[in-house]
This record gives sequence, C-alpha cells and structure tokens, in this order.
Amino acid sequence: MKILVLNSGSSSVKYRLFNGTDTLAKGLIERIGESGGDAGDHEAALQQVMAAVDLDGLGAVGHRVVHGGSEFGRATVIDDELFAVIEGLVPLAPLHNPAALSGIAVARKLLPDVPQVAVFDTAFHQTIPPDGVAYAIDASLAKRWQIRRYGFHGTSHAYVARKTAELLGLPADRARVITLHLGNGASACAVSGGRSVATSMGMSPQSGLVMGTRSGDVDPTVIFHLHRVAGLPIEEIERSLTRFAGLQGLAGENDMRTVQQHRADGDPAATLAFDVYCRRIKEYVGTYLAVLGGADAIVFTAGVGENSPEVRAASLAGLAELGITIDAARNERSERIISPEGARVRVCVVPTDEELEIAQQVTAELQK
Ligand SMILES: Nc1ncnc2c1ncn2[C@@H]1O[C@H](COP(=O)(O)OP(=O)(O)O)[C@@H](O)[C@H]1O
Ligand SMILES: CC(=O)OP(=O)(O)O
Ligand SMILES: [Mg+2]
Repeated sequence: MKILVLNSGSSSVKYRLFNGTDTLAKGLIERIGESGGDAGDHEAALQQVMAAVDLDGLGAVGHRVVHGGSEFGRATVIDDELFAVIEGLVPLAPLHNPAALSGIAVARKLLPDVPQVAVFDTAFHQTIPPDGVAYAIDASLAKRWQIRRYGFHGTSHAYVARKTAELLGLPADRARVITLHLGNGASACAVSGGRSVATSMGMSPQSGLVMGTRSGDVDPTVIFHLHRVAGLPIEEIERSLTRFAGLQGLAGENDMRTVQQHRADGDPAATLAFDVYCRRIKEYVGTYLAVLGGADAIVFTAGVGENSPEVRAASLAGLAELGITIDAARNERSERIISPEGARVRVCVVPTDEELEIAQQVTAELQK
C-alpha cells in the first residue's frame, strides 16, 4: 500500500512516501515561520509537500501526533471526534499538536477519500504502571485536569527497542532495554519485554533530559520564583523554559555540534552545558537500571545519540562497576554495538526511523 507519512514538528515538516517499506520520495521543510525559512506557516508547508509528491493511488496518510492523552494505545483512524480530541490536547503540547492539526486539516481537504491515521507519541507509554504515571499531587486536581505523566517519542522508543532486541538476539518478551532518544527533544525510556515501563518526559514534552531549547527537569519553585520575585508574566516564563533553556539557555546554542565545537575551544559555558546534558542522561540510566532490575542493553538514537561519540562516552563514564563500558574505537566509528566483546550490558547505536514505524503501524491498523 502507498502511504504518505507526515511528521509535523514545531518548526519543520518531514514527509516520506512509502510503498510498503520502500521509500518513493521524502523531504524536509524547515524553519517554518522564520525569515528566510522554507514556508510562511504550516499550512503553506503542507501545500508544498502535497504538490511535491505523486499522490496517485495513495492508500492512507499517517500523521505523527505528539499528544494523544490517556485514551489511545494504538494508531487510530481520524474522524471529526478524534480531530477535536487532538485540538483539546493543544494546551498539553503547545509546540507540537497545532502543527499536526494543520497537517491533518490540509490532507483531509486535498484527499477527502483517503483514510487519515494518527500515530501518537504517547501510545507506547500507555503500558507504564499507575505508580510510574501518577504525580504525588492533590489527586482530585490531577483527575479533574488530566495531570499525569504521558510520555513522548513513543514511536521511536518502540522501534529502537525492537531493533535492538533483534540485533542482539534477545528474547523479545524478556529483553530489558534502556532507550535514549537524543534529538532536539530528548527522552529516556525503560522497556521491559517490548513494553514501556518508565519514561522521562511527563505531562508535556518538557521534563526529564536536557534538550536543545527545553530545560528538562526543574524544581517547580523556579516558576513561582520567576513569577513572584522576578516579576515575569507566566507566558514569558513558559517561553523561557521551552525556547531559551536547555543547551540554548546554558551555552547560547541549541545545536549540540556547535556546543561541542565551543567546548573543544575551551568555552566554559559550553563545557558546563555539555556536562549537565550528559550527567542528566547518566542519572536517568541509573534510575532505569533500578526500575528494570538491571538491563541487557542501553541504546543511543536520534541526531545526538547516533552521531556524538563524545556524548555517549561521557554519559556512561564511570559505570564499569555496573557492567557498563564502551569500546573507544567502536564508539568513534558509531558501530551498532559499541560495548566491548563479552560485556554484561551491551551498549548500542541504533538509528531511529519514526516515519517507517508510523507507516507500518498505519498498515497494520488498516488491515486489522
Ligand atoms: N555529528 C553530530 N554530533 C553531535 N550532534 C549532532 C550531530 N549531528 C546532529 N546532531 C544533533 O542532533 C540534533 C537534532 O537531532 P534530530 O534527531 O535530527 O532532531 P529532531 O528532533 O528535529 O528530529 C541537533 O542538536 C544536532 O546538533
Ligand atoms: C515530543 C518531542 O519532544 O518531539 P521532538 O523531539 O520532535 O520535538
Ligand atoms: Mg525528533
């Protein structure tokens, strides 16, 4: 079946046209809404995508939808009701869900007879047990306002955990894998027998690891303090913690390649940013080793995870006592397995492929 996959991000749209698992066409429209960007807004970007690909004989459109709330554990065909649900979740994923909604709206208008299917970042994390999703806050408030951990990047964590188990010949129903998705957004996940049991992002894609422009974990008092003592309006605090935090906040650069260059040149701010970034990863690895009771594999993926030997080495340094070591030469070459022969915990580099995973989930859903 011919499937168009749309991965609409906060400022970009990635698209890929599949026939089965073969890629017929793909592309990226970047810096949407910025001066000199590829498109003025998401709608214009999606019109460009639709004009660029041959839509003849298309069987379905698969949409990456970041926030699906509590209800969706699998890919779901989009009708008016689901569209409204995704709209209702915009406050919980303000950087991401609006982009997906424009993609769905444009695709429905141009292709009214083609099924549109949503694949949610949150779906894979529906298996996290109640004690892994509840925040210890007033339970009546949490219930009324849907406050809980949802978790994100699920499509990527699911794909990479499965690929890792295949690569290492681990039994799919028992493998314990810690997946580290380090892209612009970044999150860690503990996967037991192919099911997510813990993840670092929470109610929104804001908590957990340090990211390009997002803070990751901070004490909530930071927000009260910035409001009450520093006098910043709440919108400005949100902007600061989502757009001017993370690597950007610490080093003035959101791109890990630039941070690494400045660090190599001896810039103290870039050095601190790199160290905070890697230390946070190590803290989550320790947490998930405890949650899983040990791990068969730790796997790095996405832009930073797949391409930065420095981040991989620093994040797992000093863990030999726990059976975790990295072979420097293998790491430098970004080989699939970067732990030494015979290591108790295998350390891997496995490229993610959210678009392929979305296409496969869409096919499975429509053939059900
Ligand atoms: N060779 C590299 N070394 C370090 N970081 C890299 C390298 N290549 C890409 N990256 C980083 O990967 C990040 C983007 O990851 P990616 O998975 O493409 O993001 P997205 O979430 O937009 O899909 C950027 O911070 C970029 O700096
Ligand atoms: C959920 C999320 O953070 O996505 P991205 O990494 O694409 O921003
Ligand atoms: Mg991404």
